[in-house]
Amino acid sequence: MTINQTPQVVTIAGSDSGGGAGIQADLKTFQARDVFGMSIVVALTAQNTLGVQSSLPIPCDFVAEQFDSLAADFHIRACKTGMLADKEHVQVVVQKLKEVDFGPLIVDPVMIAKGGHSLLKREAVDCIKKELLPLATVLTPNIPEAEVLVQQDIKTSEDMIQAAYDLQQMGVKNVVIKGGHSSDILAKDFVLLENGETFWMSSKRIETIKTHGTGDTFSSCIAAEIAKGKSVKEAIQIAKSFIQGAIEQEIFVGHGHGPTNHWAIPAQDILID
Ligand SMILES: Nc1ncnc2c1ncn2[C@@H]1O[C@H](COP(=O)(O)OP(=O)(O)OP(=O)(O)O)[C@@H](O)[C@H]1O
Ligand SMILES: Cc1ncc(COP(=O)(O)O)c(N)n1
Repeated sequence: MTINQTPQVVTIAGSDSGGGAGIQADLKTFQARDVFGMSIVVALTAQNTLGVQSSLPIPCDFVAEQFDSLAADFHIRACKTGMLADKEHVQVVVQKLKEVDFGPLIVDPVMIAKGGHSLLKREAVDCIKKELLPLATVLTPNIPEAEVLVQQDIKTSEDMIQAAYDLQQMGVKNVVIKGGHSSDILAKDFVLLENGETFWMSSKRIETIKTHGTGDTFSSCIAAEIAKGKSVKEAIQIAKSFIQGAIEQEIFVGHGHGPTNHWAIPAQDILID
């Protein structure tokens, strides 16, 4: 019996021992957005706000077992991927996503942590492009990730727009190019929807170094909202408001790139036009 079940969402990603990014940021976001969150752990990291000290991929068979456990019991309405470590892990995730029905997939193509540590081996990029992107309902690269995927420099707003079209050509339905890494005075993200509609989401760029896990938080909020029945467009707009509030209402944790505040905005308080 699946009717009237509480919205359930799963993140397929890496664990951040420091609690600000990865699986931990995703689960906190799911909680804040009133959905039941689950996790398929692809890799562990020993990490804090100062950086990633080391990482350890989970054996691929065990990643597959986690998919099987969840598929056997839960009615998952949306899922997201984050850190996928290497080609073998991308392949097992692709294979299992094709076997199970976890609803719309949000792909956050995590490659390098803010501190510079690689979270995806370079040889996995081709596999992500050819095998994972065609399964994605929404793709949310930041500018450096979009540059790697489209193999072009992204310096201007026009470059962001072009990259979104190039990524849609790779089989993704909806694309958000996040502008957190740009030098624009606004935090400006470009959105290209499946139906061809485009728009910019702009917000004040907050002067802070506490942006650890912003991308994870943004993409997991999109997954949560889609699981609750929001359209892709609404889900993306809510995620933008959510991450803005989470950065703005700062918390004081750690000595480096601190995490965002996942409980900044109560679930019912986000209104979009
Ligand atoms: N300083 C800031 N002020 C306001 N919004 C920001 C700021 N930095 C990032 N954002 C917003 O946060 C969201 C995530 O963007 P960002 O480019 O930081 O993702 P990311 O690099 O993938 O994050 P991470 O790798 O830390 O998970 C976007 O909506 C972006 O506009
Ligand atoms: C397990 C994991 N997943 C994702 C990120 C990206 O977050 P950031 O770019 O803020 O370091 C991370 N640092 N760790």
